[in-house]
Amino acid sequence: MSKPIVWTIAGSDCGGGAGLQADLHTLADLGCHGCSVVTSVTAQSSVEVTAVERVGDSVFLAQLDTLWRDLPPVAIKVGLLADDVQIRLLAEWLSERPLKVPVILDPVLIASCGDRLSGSDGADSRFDPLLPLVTLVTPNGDELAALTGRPIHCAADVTQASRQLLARGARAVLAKGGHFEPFSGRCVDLYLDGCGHFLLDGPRIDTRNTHGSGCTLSSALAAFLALGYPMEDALVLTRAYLHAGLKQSARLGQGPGPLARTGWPQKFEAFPAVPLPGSAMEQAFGFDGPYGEAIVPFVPCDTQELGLYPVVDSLEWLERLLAQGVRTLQLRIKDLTLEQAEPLVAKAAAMGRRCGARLFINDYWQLAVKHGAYGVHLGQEDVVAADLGAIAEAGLRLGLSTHGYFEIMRAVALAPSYIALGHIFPTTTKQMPSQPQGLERLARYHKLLAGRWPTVAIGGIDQQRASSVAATGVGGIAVVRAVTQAADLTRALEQLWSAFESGQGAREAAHAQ
Ligand SMILES: Cc1ncc(COP(=O)(O)OP(=O)(O)O)c(N)n1
Ligand SMILES: Cc1ncsc1CCOP(=O)(O)O
Ligand SMILES: [Mg+2]
Repeated sequence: MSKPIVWTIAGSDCGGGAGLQADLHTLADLGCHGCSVVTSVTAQSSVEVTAVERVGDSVFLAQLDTLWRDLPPVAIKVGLLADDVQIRLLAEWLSERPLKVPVILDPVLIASCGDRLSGSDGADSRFDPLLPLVTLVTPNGDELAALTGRPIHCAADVTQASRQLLARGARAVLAKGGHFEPFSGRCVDLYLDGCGHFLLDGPRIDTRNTHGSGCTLSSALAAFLALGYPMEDALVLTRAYLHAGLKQSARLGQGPGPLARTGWPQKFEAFPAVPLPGSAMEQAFGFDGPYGEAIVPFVPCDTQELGLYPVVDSLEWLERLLAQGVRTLQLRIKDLTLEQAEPLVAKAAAMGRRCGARLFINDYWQLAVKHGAYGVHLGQEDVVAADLGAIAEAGLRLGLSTHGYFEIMRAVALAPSYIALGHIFPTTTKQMPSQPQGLERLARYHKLLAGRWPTVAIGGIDQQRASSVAATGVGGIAVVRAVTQAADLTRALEQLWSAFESGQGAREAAHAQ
């Protein structure tokens, strides 16, 4: 398969630690083809910058036009722009093209001519022409202060300044926490757009070798977007990539060394936490939310491997499946009132107990608690409305739906009993707002969580696909139609069980890591 093309529009760092050299290293490391539009040439090493010279306007535009004709990008990263003329030229060039690709702007504030383009309020307005044209702007604390003319003293200042950039036309802001430490030992980034916000929190890595970290961040983000990840997942992956690169960075010259290029992020420890709305960190940034600090971990499932997991909508189906020996199942009924659902949930819970089965109730968590089901399954929207404390205190297990890296890390913050990963293949059972994840991503998600949380794959899994799903190592396979539309239920279950067994080796390998 051909590699996605990503452009970096940036300055050259002959030392190779920052600028377009850092970008090209990053893009290659993450499986993209990098094209570079040089804005300026800098003479620099790890200890000094001795010269900066902008390229002429015609060669700047010629690079853009030439690439556009033959190598159109899937994503663009913009780094050092030499001056306001270059910023204006790029803004015009972008606005004249039918570009429908993400553009990440790292607002580097060194200008070759040394000028500062401040408005009367002290805000540096040089990037204003670009703000509405880019998908995301990624200032660090110093840049945020300079761009807005507001000193940043605390987390709430970060939120206010980011809002100011939105009001000035930015579509989204990632306020990076690398240069600013309101929480001791932590590095917390704020993402904010017109629809909402989230924080990404991780330990601060104790190293001097941070040369080019902003360049690496923005180019890694462009790469993950080019590879088809939605913004929130791409940001989580980018943080994990930065963490690993900083951890393994090494000095090369006399000054701060560059980040290491460590390939696809895999280690759970590298991934950022997503603080829950209402946590102390969220409050410090000025946001309220439904969760307090004390999330009680949910009772674990009695196994890491939930195995074959049919999801059905009637007591008749539960009865048939229990009679066939199925021991993990879910009652998923829709559109009934609590009163209408109650007798069904009560009977289902009793049937599950009688057979020693893991019977999960979808959505109707109050009834599951009241009637002592084995567990509850909730989606991303359901979880906000549910009383998680009541479910945990009642000793019920909690399964959570996720649809990518961001939701996985948010689910982790809730310490559930298992994490469902979906939808893997296209499904007609439910209208899904997200794209099918596919087997490669499923394998990555499972590897990330293996040994920490039981995993369940769901969506479009049938007898033919079950073996390849099992080969990812995932510990549970949830199915609707593969069971409810089977011509011969006994045979369908045998095929699904045997496919699950075939994944034993992969599961052992994932757990051993
Ligand atoms: C095992 C399992 N995984 C995912 C889902 C989907 O749950 P949710 O996102 O809450 O959507 P609905 O099922 O309520 O439509 C599930 N039910 N089970
Ligand atoms: C409820 C649900 N959540 C994600 S996919 C899905 C439906 C899975 O059904 P099927 O196994 O028939 O594709
Ligand atoms: Mg639900």
